[in-house]
Amino acid sequence: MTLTISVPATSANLGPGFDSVGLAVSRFLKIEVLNPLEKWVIHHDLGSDVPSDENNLLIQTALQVEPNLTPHEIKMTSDIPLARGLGSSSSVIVAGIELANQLAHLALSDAEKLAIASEVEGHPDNVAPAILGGLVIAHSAAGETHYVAAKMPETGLLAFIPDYELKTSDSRNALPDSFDYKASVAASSVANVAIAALLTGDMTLAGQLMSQDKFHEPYRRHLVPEFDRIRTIASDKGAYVTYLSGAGPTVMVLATPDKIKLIKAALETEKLPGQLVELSVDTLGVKVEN
Ligand SMILES: Nc1ncnc2c1ncn2[C@@H]1O[C@H](COP(=O)(O)OP(=O)(O)OP(=O)(O)O)[C@@H](O)[C@H]1O
Ligand SMILES: N[C@@H](CCO)C(=O)O
Repeated sequence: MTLTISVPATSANLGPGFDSVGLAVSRFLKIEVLNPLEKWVIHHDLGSDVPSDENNLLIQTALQVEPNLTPHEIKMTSDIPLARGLGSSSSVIVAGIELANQLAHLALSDAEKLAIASEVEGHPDNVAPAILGGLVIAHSAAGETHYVAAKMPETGLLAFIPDYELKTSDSRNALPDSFDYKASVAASSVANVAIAALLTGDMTLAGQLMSQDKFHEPYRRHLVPEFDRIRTIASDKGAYVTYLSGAGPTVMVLATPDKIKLIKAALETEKLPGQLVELSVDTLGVKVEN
């Protein structure tokens, strides 16, 4: 049987959990490892900007883990849109680590995969749920990584995925270089209660605090002109929260499944430039079939 690796999309930050909190969701990158070849060849339909040889981030990452891998022909498919705030780069980084793990029989633990992935991506919030599934709170600094993998409380998810891209690097350029001491204490107290509420299953309280992010949304919302309108409509219909997914531009709404239907119907009448997609939580993370 063909070696197949699948990795979920991820929605990072969840409001104030900037760079440390993420949720795995139901879109997937899949790679099928075909024949050994002289050189790496990646067959994909993700556009001419995505390399089809060893320069692809998949192979770059795999070779960083194990430089002596035998090149293969690989088929890559993905319904995770690129540069939209749904963890496309993390999905391919996690797939690359798993590719090296499988081809070189490294038997990496989840913690080892997370340490490598955080190093490559620069922060653990997308790569952690991509590896582990579900909701993950993670910290990574100076080569040390700590995480808590948790069950996301019951909620429906509605993503507005704009037609336009927003590269993480550009969205990070909108953030301030420094943050006042008192402001950081206030911002982290919001984050602390939001995470505690998520971990105790209180979506109503979690939503209230997730809506009060002070770390990134105030600096980025102007990059996503649809954000305020979506938040107003979703809030009027009783959503728990509307937040900027990862670095944006995807806007995520969390609400009970019946309210998600109402919110989706209301947003459809707005004719916003993008897709409205109902998602669910992925609880498995990276999967390997052999
Ligand atoms: N399947 C893939 N193969 C190779 N490179 C990819 C693939 N998917 C994404 N990338 C690379 O990652 C870039 C997008 O990464 P970026 O961090 O800007 O956005 P994102 O990961 O989709 O969003 P976010 O990090 O906010 O959730 C693409 O422009 C491309 O260079
Ligand atoms: N935490 C990251 C996620 C995107 O990589 C950010 O918001 O920039």
